[in-house]
Amino acid sequence: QDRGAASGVQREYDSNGQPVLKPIKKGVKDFDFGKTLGEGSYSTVLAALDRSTQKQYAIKVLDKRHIIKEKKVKYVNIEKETLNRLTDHPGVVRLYYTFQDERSLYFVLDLCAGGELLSVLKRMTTFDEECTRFYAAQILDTISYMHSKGVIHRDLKPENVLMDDQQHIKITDFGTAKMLEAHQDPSGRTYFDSDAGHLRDRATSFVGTAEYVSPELLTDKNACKASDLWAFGCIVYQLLAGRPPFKAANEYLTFQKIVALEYEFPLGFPETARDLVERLLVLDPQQRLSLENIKAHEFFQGINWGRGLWKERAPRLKAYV
Ligand SMILES: C[C@@H](Nc1nc2c(c3cc(-c4cn[nH]c4)ccc13)C(=O)N=C/C2=C\CC1CC1)C(C)(C)C
Repeated sequence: QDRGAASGVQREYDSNGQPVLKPIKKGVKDFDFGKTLGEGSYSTVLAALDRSTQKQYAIKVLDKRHIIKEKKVKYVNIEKETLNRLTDHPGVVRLYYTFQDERSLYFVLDLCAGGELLSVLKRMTTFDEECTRFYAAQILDTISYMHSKGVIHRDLKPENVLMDDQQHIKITDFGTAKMLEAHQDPSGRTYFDSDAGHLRDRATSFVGTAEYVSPELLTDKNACKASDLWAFGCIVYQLLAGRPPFKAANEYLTFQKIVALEYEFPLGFPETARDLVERLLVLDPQQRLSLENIKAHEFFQGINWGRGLWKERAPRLKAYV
């Protein structure tokens, strides 16, 4: 079935054998809805079965009235556009169809039966080095793909990293992503405006989730690709330590810790991981390790980057004791 646009098209043949693309228009009636998987701020994600193909999906349902009332239409469009731009990587949740009825919008997406990485981490309390290396590598490989498509996630955190039934990860929740405008130079090379630099986000009201927000987002309200790498550093720390590096009684105190770079490593935190985190949790985004430097860091020794990483069996989940 030709994937085509997210709404989905399928190839058929007319009477004299000419291929004809017939748009599939799925609707609510094509699915059996199951349990609620997660609640977003403006949406509910439900498990669903496509009756005709017997395939399992996750369907994100958004209440139109609520979205309009809360002025979130922009975020819904950003999420749809971003998901339509990030279609060919195993680490990104796939959007198959969208449709609506009088009350709701529906996004038909990959079902990630392993749930949120945060829930898995809470059950384990910590991940050992091998698990941390594997999951951090998959997350980084996916960040690398997103950035290559000019997308900055801006709200990376363990809740937005899902596990599929192979215990591989899929990143989700792109409602707050930033899409850089792509330009082609005469040689045809694609580059994005404000690639490494900053981009002024009109809706500067948006800030990510306190524990993972980068200092530049707090001080001069700018997010850049390096902001995702700051969040990545927080996630690596949290997988091994069982808690995020910056956590205080409330958001304001957490922000204070971030801009003061006030955090410490628990006893026994592995050395190479510590070195990596210290080079990521750097206040100046320009001084932070670049994506390529992270991939070359000793902590990721033995990781083969690229599609091979996604064919490997996930290590059995073990706690770091
Ligand atoms: C982070 C997100 N939680 C979740 N979002 C998605 C799930 C998902 C699945 C479980 C789960 C599965 N089995 N047990 C739990 C638990 C939470 C989930 C899924 O399967 N497929 C697509 C999803 C999201 C895609 C959409 C953003 C584009 C929030 C809390 C925002 C609803």
